[in-house]
Amino acid sequence: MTEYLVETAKLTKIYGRRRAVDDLDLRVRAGEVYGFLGPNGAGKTTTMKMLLGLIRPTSGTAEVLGAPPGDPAALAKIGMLVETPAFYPYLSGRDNLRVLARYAAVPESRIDAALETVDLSSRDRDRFATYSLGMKQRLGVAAALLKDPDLLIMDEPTNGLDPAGMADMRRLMRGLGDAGRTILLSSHMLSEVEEICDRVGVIFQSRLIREGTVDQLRGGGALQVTADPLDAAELVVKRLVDADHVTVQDGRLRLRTTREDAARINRELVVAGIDVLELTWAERTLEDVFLEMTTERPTEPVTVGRPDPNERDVR
Ligand SMILES: Nc1ncnc2c1ncn2[C@@H]1O[C@H](COP(=O)(O)OP(=O)(O)OP(=O)(O)O)[C@@H](O)[C@H]1O
Repeated sequence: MTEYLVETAKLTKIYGRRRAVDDLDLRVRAGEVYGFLGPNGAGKTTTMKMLLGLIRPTSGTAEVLGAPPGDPAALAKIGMLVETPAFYPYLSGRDNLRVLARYAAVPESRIDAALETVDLSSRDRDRFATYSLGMKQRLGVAAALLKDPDLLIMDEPTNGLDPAGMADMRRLMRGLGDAGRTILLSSHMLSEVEEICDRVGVIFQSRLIREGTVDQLRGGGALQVTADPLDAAELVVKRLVDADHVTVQDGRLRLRTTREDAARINRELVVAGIDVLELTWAERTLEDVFLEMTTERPTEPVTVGRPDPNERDVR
């Protein structure tokens, strides 16, 4: 059996003249939390719907749990949260799960564990209508967990939640990952995938443009050098490291190199008669990487909204 729970090859969906998803090769390994990262409209929801058999691809193939999308036996082992989950407003959270358990033919004994996992045990007898958005979303996760699924597919699970609700949901997702669940989740927030995910696939304008672990995508850090005169310093460092890896930002040089290079670079600058005023090491964030990836492309710019200074949002 393949090591991948999800595997697509050249998966494509075309609506009219619009390529919503283009030639997508995506692989999700057993036991990982895979973040499908991209701005709104990049094609995340369309991909997830194809994986669940809700819409048909225009071309290309997909296998989910070793079966074609929509295969009933495979669907029985997939927990999903795609679009707002529908619950009966006048039933309690627990009774809603009872209805679903009966419908999915799973034992009611799973309900307690699911409520516990999403931290709703103390509010289980309250009516769904009285739940906060975060609680409603967590009940959606509990519903997805009822089947004790091999794979969870979650489309923007934190979408629309307030900061506290987002933090709860992220903790929940990471906790499920730590407990060994395989999760494919989509997000437009860099900080979110950085916090939750083991591996990330970046989708931009319908195509997967990069895939790797968060560390691989970050590709190490950057050495920041404040020197005088700066232009002479730039010439010196461009002889020492790949010139493409040297940029000038905010009046200082930013070098994509290794931390160990710092001493050598400092020495060479001093020997060249340049004053080195400051030399610091900065970890690259996924935001840096995402901006590099997307601005390399001659396409419309991605706006980086920041509703919260701690939140990096690529909508
Ligand atoms: N049923 C449809 N008919 C026509 N175009 C569609 C349809 N569904 C999606 N699209 C288009 O396909 C593209 C990808 O949409 P999709 O919803 O998959 O993006 P997304 O990355 O999930 O973004 P969002 O976070 O906004 O949902 C968009 O341009 C969208 O307008």
